[in-house]
Amino acid sequence: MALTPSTPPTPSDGAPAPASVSVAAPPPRPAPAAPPLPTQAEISREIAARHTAAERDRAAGTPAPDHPARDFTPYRSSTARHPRHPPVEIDHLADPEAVELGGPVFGVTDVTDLDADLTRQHTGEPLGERITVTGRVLDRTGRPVRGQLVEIWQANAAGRYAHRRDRHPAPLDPHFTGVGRCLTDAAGRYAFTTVKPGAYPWRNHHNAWRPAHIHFSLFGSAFTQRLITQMYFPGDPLFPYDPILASVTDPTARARLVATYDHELTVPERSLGYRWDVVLDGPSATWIEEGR
Ligand SMILES: O=C(O)c1ccc(O)c(O)c1
Repeated sequence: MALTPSTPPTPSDGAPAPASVSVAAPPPRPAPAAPPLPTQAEISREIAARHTAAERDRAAGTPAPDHPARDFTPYRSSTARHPRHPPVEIDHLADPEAVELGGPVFGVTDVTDLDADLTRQHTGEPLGERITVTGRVLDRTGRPVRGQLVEIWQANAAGRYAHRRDRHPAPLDPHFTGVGRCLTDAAGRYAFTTVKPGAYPWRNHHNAWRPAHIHFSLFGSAFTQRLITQMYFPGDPLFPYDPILASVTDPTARARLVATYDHELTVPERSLGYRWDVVLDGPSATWIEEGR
């Protein structure tokens, strides 16, 4: 009969042998409960307080500097996502490679007409309300900004982005990517054909929904000049609830982010027309969220 050792055998060098008994893994620890999301009422109270303070500063002639505050707490992630150090000055002469930051990185021949028609980028047509969005890119004196690369991205008509990180359980549209670009013409005009994006939920707070919007990027003439903003649709009932739009604390500047429905732009039997100008600078500037 084989002898069963009461202790595990030791290797010849005398070191203890690794335990041969398998030890049951401890039960997985439950994930810590996520803190409850703030309620809409809490977020709306914070927004109202920020708007009241901004109104007071405007009345006192000391308005906050241009563009949304980086720490607009009702837009919760805004507080964690911006640089905390002042920008680093780059001396172009001392660093020859830095000069590349000032050079254009695309050529006009890269952009084709198809890029501006988001309804024709696949074999079939996307679902949704077809729209034309057009307007001008202007400088602070109202002069057109020509040859400007304008890029857009947006959710589909059901409120879903064709992006792997979008988890909203609304249908993807196999005929819609939601990305477009064009160059402004001699009058500073851009134009896109697309479908009206749907509203979608995001987890900023309980029952948070973004109003329908299209993201815009204006490239400038160099990578370091890029400006990013969002265009909204008139009459959206979600405006009062949205902390991203509310981060623009001046109501007139907020209104400038909303396109105008224009029946002259509406194409019979085809698409509804919206007009939206982008002003790069000055007192009527379109507020931007990035690029400062
Ligand atoms: O910053 C964000 O988290 C965020 C979420 C949803 C949006 O529609 C958006 O434009 C930004």
